[in-house]
Amino acid sequence: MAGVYISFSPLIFIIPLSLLLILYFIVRPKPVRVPIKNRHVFITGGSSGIGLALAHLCADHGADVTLLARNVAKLEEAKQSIKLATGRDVSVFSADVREYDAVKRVVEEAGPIDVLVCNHGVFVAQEMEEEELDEIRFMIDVNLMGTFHLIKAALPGMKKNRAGRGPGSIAIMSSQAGQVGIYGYTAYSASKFGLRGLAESLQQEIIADDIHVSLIFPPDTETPGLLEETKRRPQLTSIIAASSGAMKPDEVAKKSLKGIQSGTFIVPCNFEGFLLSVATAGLSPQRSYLMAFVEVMTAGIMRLAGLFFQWNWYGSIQKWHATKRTSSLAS
Ligand SMILES: NC(=O)C1=CN([C@@H]2O[C@H](COP(=O)(O)OP(=O)(O)OC[C@H]3O[C@@H](n4cnc5c(N)ncnc54)[C@H](OP(=O)(O)O)[C@@H]3O)[C@@H](O)[C@H]2O)C=CC1
Ligand SMILES: CCCCCCCCCCCCCCCC(=O)[C@@H](N)CO
Repeated sequence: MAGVYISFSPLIFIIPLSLLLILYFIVRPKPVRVPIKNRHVFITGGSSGIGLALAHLCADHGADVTLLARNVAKLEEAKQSIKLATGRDVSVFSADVREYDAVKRVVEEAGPIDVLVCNHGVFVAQEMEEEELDEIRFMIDVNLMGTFHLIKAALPGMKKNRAGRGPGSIAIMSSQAGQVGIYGYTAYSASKFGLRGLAESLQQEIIADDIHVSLIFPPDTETPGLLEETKRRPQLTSIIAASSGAMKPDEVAKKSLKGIQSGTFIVPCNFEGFLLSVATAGLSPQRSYLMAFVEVMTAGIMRLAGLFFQWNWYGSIQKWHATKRTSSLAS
């Protein structure tokens, strides 16, 4: 028996090491660094929450920041708070991402973009049966179509702007609800899952232009938007979302910027998000051979962990319906 162990033991090292070596050569796209200092960073939804935190951070890193949102007063407030905190002037533009012509005008006026952050987003959590079609359409229009409008308007300028200026980036704010469907998020999840299809395809189309796509997946984040959402979101949505805790906008902004700078395609924001990203890696591009190694080595166990999460969530749903039934019997 001892002989068997001795003759097989080198395999324990040889197999993973050769896997690492293979992955080192095959991961695509190749690693990249996207600079931020002195570059034009254009952030939609930059007047509130995660976008505002990211705008502060980018200005702090010496970027020329432009913000786009609808409400002029909130934009002005954001401009002043960034000037006060960093001493830098930011340009602000009011437009609705649902209106392509308006978006195009702003993008032309703002000048060529190096880093485009599509962060604007709206979210109302509601069971599909209770939700009006108009509200469903609203989320798809703003979150998904709005992002198409923005990229379509900005891409020609971004491509032209590359020569001699180094790599560019298109970052898209998804959500952990864009990696796994969650009770109450049929419309929102559909819009965010849609962004993943957009991003995976787009990366193949623009890699030759030296533009790199990052998809960011935050958990619940303490923003004005979340405060509004929680006023009416179903209890089960909150229970299931709580599996991933909550973050501060500043923390999400830091993770986002790191992801953008390293050209990372899938950008998780917390530990649960890291697990979720490995469990839902699918066929997404991976630049890091170490992350690719983790994905390959842990695929089976991550599926198991995911099944445990589903077991727990379906347990909560069952319990919730049971208590609803007993309380309606009692009344
Ligand atoms: N907070 C959270 O729990 C999480 C948020 N996210 C995502 O992060 C992003 C930002 O969220 P958060 O910071 O919470 O949101 P907030 O509601 O705090 O801010 C949203 C921003 O988007 C702008 N915006 C909304 N609709 C439009 C529109 N039609 N045209 C142009 N701008 C628009 C808003 O400005 P104005 O209203 O003036 O237009 C505001 O600047 C969203 O994409 C969201 O889905 C992802 C995971 C968790
Ligand atoms: C191996 C598997 C690990 C799994 C961990 C899973 C945890 C998933 C929790 C999903 C939370 C979704 C929050 C959406 C927040 C959001 O977008 C809204 N607040 C609207 O802004």
